[in-house]
Amino acid sequence: MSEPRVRRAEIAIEQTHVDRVYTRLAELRTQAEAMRAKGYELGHGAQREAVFEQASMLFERDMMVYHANQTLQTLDAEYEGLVFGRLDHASDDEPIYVGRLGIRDAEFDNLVTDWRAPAAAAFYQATAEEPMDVVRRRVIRCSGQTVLDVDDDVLMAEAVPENMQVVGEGALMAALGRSRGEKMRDIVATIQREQDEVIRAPWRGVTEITGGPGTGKTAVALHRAAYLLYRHRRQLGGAGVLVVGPSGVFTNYISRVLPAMGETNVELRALGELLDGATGTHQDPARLAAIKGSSRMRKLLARAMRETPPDAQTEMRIVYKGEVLKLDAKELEKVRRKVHSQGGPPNRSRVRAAETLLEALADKADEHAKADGRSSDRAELITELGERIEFHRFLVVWWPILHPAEVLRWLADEKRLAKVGKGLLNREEITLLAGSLADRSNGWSVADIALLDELRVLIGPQPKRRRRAQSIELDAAPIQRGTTGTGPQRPEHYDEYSHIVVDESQDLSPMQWRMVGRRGKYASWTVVGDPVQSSWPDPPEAAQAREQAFGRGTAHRRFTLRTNYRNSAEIFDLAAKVVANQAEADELPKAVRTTGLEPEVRPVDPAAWESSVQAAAKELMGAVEGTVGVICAMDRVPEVERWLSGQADERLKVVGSLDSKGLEYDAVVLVEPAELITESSTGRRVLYVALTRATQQLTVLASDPSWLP
Ligand SMILES: Nc1ncnc2c1ncn2[C@@H]1O[C@H](COP(=O)(O)OP(=O)(O)OP(=O)(O)O)[C@@H](O)[C@H]1O
Repeated sequence: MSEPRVRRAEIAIEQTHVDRVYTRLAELRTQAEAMRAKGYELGHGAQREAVFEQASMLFERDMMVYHANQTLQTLDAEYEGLVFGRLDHASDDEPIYVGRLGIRDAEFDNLVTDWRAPAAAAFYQATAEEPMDVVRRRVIRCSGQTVLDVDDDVLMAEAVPENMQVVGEGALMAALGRSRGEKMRDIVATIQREQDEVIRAPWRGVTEITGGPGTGKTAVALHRAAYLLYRHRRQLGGAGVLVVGPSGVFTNYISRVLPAMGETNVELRALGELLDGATGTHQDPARLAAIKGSSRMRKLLARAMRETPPDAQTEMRIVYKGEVLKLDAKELEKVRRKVHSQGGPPNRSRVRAAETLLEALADKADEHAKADGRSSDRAELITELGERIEFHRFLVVWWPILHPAEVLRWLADEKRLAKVGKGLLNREEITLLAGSLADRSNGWSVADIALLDELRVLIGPQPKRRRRAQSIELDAAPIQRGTTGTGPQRPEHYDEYSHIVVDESQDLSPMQWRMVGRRGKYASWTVVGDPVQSSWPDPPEAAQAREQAFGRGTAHRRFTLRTNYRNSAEIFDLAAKVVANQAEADELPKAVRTTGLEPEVRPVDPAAWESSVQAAAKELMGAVEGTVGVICAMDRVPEVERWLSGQADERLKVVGSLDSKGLEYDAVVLVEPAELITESSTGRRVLYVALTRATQQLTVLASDPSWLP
């Protein structure tokens, strides 16, 4: 038979199986609905014992179908189908079909094996050197319920039976060459062996995934989350899994991957969305972000919350038995220090503050009495003054219940900041930080969120009845929770996740590590990062905070991925040049796919930016089927958006350099690379990130050629 005919015949064979799977799925659905209806009926019936037995069966069946339904709902034409693989073994005539979930027929025989089950492992791990009894591995590509194509690897050439057909040459390359949509796709059908090893690594301790751009770190981390939940649901499912990404754009980009594998209750949160009640909406300029992220802020904030609130009176006067008792600013300060020195967060210390204040007033009365040769009754004074309304009026302002946002805003006062920042920040840093906190026009920045979270813990919980008020106080915007679906509702400030995935971890500041660490006191970790893409200026400081976040004595295992699956070799060559002096040779991955299309570097006349960007975007929109990203320095985003407003299209996105982390596009227009270098203290690395976002085509527009090494 000719190759196309063989292919058609093989596709038809697989279609038969896929049809069986969907028929069975429909059956399961119908049965479930019928059982559910019957369940209600039985539930109201009289035969209690029988009902109980039936009910537990119903529950199991319902759960199974519930999951199947959910998975089906999330599979749309953009995704590969439910069944995506087949293994033919040397020692067994029955093939195994691998898919997104396990399905059995009425006789309880396997129709599809879940990709995470041990029986499916060979699909990812078998090689020609170590075939694991697999003669032929087949990737089946479906759209919905229709088989589009098959693609085979022969792993035991000597064992291929006469009637076995082999077609295709490379499901991976086909997958990599396909155009990209708005959201990341799962890679279940083509996970590579080095990736599979990471996905299936033990769940305990810290699993670190490093590797250059496009090596699949994010994809692998998400598949690992799905795998761990499947294999260790008892240990990990209840307390939950949290995935932390650099930005909302990023968590949105990856939001479809887990649901496509049937996992709908993993919580996805951007660094700016980790704290309930406040959202970080923008990035600070690099210099400011470096100050806010530094671990020096920890001490500074601890000092800040111990200060006298700005609107508290500087003196206390109260009349007792015809005599004025007075505490001046210094004396009040002494009382405050005394309360703080006994430890405990301020929001839990108000009663103690009242007592200490009353003691100080009693001391005053003693002094007066002594001078007049009288005796005074301390207990009586304390009881009486403690009940006075004016005393309480003073107390609530002098020792208010603190809110994180309020304490942080106190530091907009440069004088106050200089006082608490003494020995921690220099003059210039103080001016910069105070200026940023004074400017309320922009809302919170991403770096502010870690400061608010730190303060939240330092000042202690709000008394219960004021909880609601706190959420409103932190931020008027609604809480955005990034679950991948209809997961369980967790309480506010939940901190008991059993597993935390941190993506783009190279950029977390020490303060952000503290914030993330707080949420996983008992967690195991998957930490993804590439030191070469780091935009954090003080790596050792961040490394220390990171180790503290993981907790002591945690086992570490580290994997490095070395193949770049995203960029064409032509594009990656250019990117690698930009960081050649800053990366060890083995830190740069190898790009496996060539397209024959060299990236284009186009000089631009500074007077003609607008038309140049418009033209380049238009060309690339015509050249690729999928998405086109226009990447520029953070400051330039509004301007570039304006230039492209006439070309509005779902496929065309303008994105700032720092926000482009983790994203990818079919084609990229990079605007003025020299600006990406100067906008941050680790500029070349930021440029490297931007240059490695495109899968097929890249056009660099530059009026300043200094970026090219
Ligand atoms: N085994 C695979 N099969 C198909 N596609 C893959 C495979 N591995 C990775 N990819 C694709 O390569 C691209 C890059 O993957 P991913 O974004 O996970 O890389 P990354 O290492 O996190 O990159 P970066 O550090 O640049 O953010 C994605 O489109 C992903 O789907």
